[in-house]
Formats: sequence, C-alpha cells, structure tokens
Amino acid sequence: MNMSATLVLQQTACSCRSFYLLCKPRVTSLIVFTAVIGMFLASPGMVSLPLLLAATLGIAMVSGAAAAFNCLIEQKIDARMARTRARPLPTGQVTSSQTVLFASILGLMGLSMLYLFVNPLTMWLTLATFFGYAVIYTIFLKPSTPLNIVIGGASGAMPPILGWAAVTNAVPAESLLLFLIIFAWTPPHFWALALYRRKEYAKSGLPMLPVTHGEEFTRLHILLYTIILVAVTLMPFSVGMSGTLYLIGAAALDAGFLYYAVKLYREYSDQLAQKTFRFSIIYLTALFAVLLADHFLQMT
Ligand code: HEM
Ligand SMILES: CC(C)=CCC/C(C)=C/CC/C(C)=C/COP(=O)(O)OP(=O)(O)O
Repeated sequence: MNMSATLVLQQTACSCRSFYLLCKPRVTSLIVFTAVIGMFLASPGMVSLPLLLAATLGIAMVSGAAAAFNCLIEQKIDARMARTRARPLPTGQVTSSQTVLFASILGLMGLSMLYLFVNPLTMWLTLATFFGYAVIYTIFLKPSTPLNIVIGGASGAMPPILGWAAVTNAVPAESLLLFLIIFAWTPPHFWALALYRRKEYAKSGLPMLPVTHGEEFTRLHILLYTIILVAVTLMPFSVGMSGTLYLIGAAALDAGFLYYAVKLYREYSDQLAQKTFRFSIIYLTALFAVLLADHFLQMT
C-alpha cells in the first residue's frame, strides 16, 4: 500500500473513533444494558430476537446521539476541565457542524428504527428521554442549579421503562420501580465524582453540589440518597416482583454501597471518593445482572 492510501486509512479510523467517543460509549453501554434487562424482565419467556435487536440498537443510537449533542453544547466547558479536555470537540478532531450532522442522522435513524420495528410508544418515550438529557439537563439545569443531576437523573433512569415499553407497549408499575432505582442511584454516583473533582468543577463555573454547598453537605447527601437507594432496591422483593436470589444480591451490594457512603461521610479522602464512584458503577451493573439472573431462575 502506498503512503497516501495508508494516511487516508489512518485518518478514517481516527475520525470513526472520534465519532464513537462523542457517544460516551461506556456510559451508553450501561444505559443500554439496563434497557435490555427491562426487556427481559417484561417477557415471561425469551424476548423475540428481532425485537430485542431493533429495540437495543434504536435505544443505543438515540442515547449516543443525546451524548453527542451534550458534547457539542458543552465543548467550551469541556475544554476547561482536565477530565474532559481530550474529548473530540475541544481537541478539534471533529467540528461542530460534523457533530450536528452525525448526531442528527444517528438520532433520526434510532427513532425510525424504534417507530417502525418496535412500537410508537417506545419511540416517543425515547424521544422524551433524549430531550430530557440533551436539552433540559444540558442546557437548562446543569448550568443553573446544584439539583441539576437530581432532576436530570430522570432521563438516565428511563432506559428500563423504554425496554419494558418495547416488549409490552405499556409502562407498568414494575418498570417504574426500576426507574426509581436508577433515579436514587444517580446522585451518590455523580456526587462521589464531583467531590474528588471539585476544584475542576469550581473552575468550570458549573454549580455542582460540592462547589455550592461544600464537601460536608455533599457527603451527608450521598449518605442520605444511599439510604433511599437501599430502601428502593428492596422493593422489587417486597412487592413479589423478584425472588430470594435478588434479595441476597441486592442486600450484599447495598451493604457495600452503605459501607462506602458511611466511610466517606466520616473520614473523607479523594481516594475514597474515587473508590466510591467506581463502586457505584459496579453496583448498578451487578444489581441489574442479579435482577436478570433472578428472573431466569423464577422462569425455570
Ligand atoms: C444525570 C445523570 C448522570 C450524571 C450527571 C453522570 C455523571 C457522570 C460523570 C461526570 C462521569 C465521568 C465520566 C468521565 O470519566 O469522563 C460518569 C461516568 C459514568 N457513568 Fe454516569 N452520570 C449520570 C447517569 C448515569 C447513568 C444513568 C448511567 C448508567 C445507567 C451512568 C453510567 C456511567 C458509567 C458506566 C460511567 C463510567 C464511564 C467511564 O468509565 O468512562 N451514569 N457519570
Ligand atoms: C435516549 C436515551 C436513552 C438517552 C439517555 C440519556 C443519557 C445519555 C443519560 C446519561 C447521563 C450522562 C451521560 C450523564 C453524564 O453527565 P454529564 O453529561 O454532565 O457529564 P460530563 O461532565 O462527563 O459531560
């Protein structure tokens, strides 16, 4: 292969990677995971494969588009923080107009897929979720109030509802319970990170809780929301939606999260806050995995 062909290939791979990164792939993966679990829990048997594929792809595309719009809107703020300054827009790897085009095409393809191959209800709920994150959270809440992530967390908590709606064409109470779990989990998840990144957030001008109300207040609120989270995660068992395997798994994970929240409240260190943040991601992944395992066990 000659030099110029190699260069073109390298550049293409580079821009594909930049567009992929605009979708915040790791966050999107967990979001899609919780939607898929919603689909399985909604089905008495196996989810039909074409429906599973269409709903998963559709939700992933719209979620990726929402993340890309968030990157577009926040590019100036992202350039000011060490954690985000290497993102494709602040580094100039992609331009604003390329991002608009990419996110619009991705989002419209995802919505069309949901409308045509899943059902209109799922499409409308996914569109509302997109709007909740890319517009309400990113443009209005994030720069104006420390409650930004509490209210904005509602859009991140929607995926199990989307998954459930994809299978049943309805929004039953069980799906609202899964929504509540992610909704209560989001504040401790984010505030743990905001604590050890508080200096960066102070520089960025964003009114995050450790900046506006201080470290101790944030630590107390992490603990309080973790207690709410524990209560909410016990509800699927107490209403008979999940069995003993879920109860054991949830109790073990809750004990872990409470351990971190209490320790963080009593003896703060950046290192402990970082561990708490990392644990929050393991916690949510494992909690949803155990919900699924319990569902399969009940089926057999
Ligand atoms: C408004 C709600 C939320 C806020 C403000 C928030 C905030 C954040 C922030 C600032 C990060 C750090 C990203 C980085 O290191 O660059 C992060 C990481 C992460 N979040 Fe959230 N999050 C929210 C909701 C969610 C939801 C709903 C999920 C999944 C269900 C999720 C899953 C993750 C994962 C998997 C990571 C790790 C990403 C990585 O390792 O690169 N988050 N979150
Ligand atoms: C359609 C659908 C399912 C949409 C899902 C909505 C969505 C992508 C929610 C995730 C929330 C998220 C990435 C928060 C990151 O916070 P941030 O954006 O404040 O973090 P940053 O500082 O890293 O940019």
